[in-house]
Amino acid sequence: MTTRQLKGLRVDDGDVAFEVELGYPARSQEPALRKALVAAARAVPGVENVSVQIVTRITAHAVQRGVPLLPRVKNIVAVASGKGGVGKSTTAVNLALALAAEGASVGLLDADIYGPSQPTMMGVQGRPQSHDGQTMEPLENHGVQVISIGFLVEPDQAMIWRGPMATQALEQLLRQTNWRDLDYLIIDMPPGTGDIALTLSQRVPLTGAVIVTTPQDIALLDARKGIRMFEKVGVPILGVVENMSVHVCPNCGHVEHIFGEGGGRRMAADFGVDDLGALPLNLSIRLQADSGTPTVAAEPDGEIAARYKAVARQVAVKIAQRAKDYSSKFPTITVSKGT
Ligand SMILES: Nc1ncnc2c1ncn2[C@@H]1O[C@H](COP(=O)(O)OP(=O)(O)OP(=O)(O)O)[C@@H](O)[C@H]1O
Repeated sequence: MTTRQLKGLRVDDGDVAFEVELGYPARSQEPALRKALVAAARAVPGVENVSVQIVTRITAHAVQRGVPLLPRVKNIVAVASGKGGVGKSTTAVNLALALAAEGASVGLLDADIYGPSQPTMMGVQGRPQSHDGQTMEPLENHGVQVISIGFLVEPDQAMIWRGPMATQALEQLLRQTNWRDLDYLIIDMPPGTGDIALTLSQRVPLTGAVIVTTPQDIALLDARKGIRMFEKVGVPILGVVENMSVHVCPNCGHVEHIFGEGGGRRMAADFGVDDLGALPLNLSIRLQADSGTPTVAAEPDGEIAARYKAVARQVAVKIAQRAKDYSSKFPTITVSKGT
């Protein structure tokens, strides 16, 4: 038997088998990746049969200093916008579904107390169960675990909460939910950069934030405030999603930039953060979200789902590139002045 080592490839009598480990979910890319690897291995002289195994291993990554981690959640991503109504919740739910479709274990926390829309968008209603009277079980649909302030209180009741009360309720929602081993927890943040959003961004152990904006000047202005808020509290910006970037007339195909053109991309460049992509203003995005089956679930092989999946993969890759969480391995060292 002839055995050779070829940069990690073990060749036995012309057969080669190797394993590739990815730090992010990429189910939709696996056939293409496998094909490319098989072709590359076959190009090596003496190689005949190639088998490739792709393994996904998602790890926990660093968060702000001094914020306690959630034991069964590896990475928490805030989806935020400066301005209301730009499509933050729609982007958050489709991003969660896209990460799940790519093979990750995903949860969604609806922290938008002014308009909890995830019960509608995720198509789930009802009160979460509690087995011990202290913690609660997330509801689940489309393969994603979900908790919303909307499951627990009437929306008009939550709206009148003052800042500290709202942040306390949201923190409880986050920490007292029995998340079942999540690779990613997506948080649909309260809109704006006021007290509640700021306090949450300080108290939630965030791996990073995704900023959603439309290309409209006023939305961009507020999105800039959002980026600065996260930067101030030490949360990395994973990138910017430009929503409602273009409208294509379904009848005549005419393309119209209703809210302006390319503003999200320019803002990303100004701040030196990633442009994660753009989503069109499209009636089916609204109708599908309103009916409880967001586009990624309703038309998983469609062009819009592909865009959301591309955003999701970029977010996951950015996270995978970040420093790992070593907080459990190293003690905290406090240096104090001698007396
Ligand atoms: N790309 C899109 N194309 C068409 N409609 C969209 C798109 N994105 C969002 N919408 C619709 O726009 C409305 C506002 O979206 P969404 O609730 O996601 O915004 P938001 O920023 O979370 O708002 P709020 O700040 O009020 O919570 C919804 O009716 C949603 O269905």
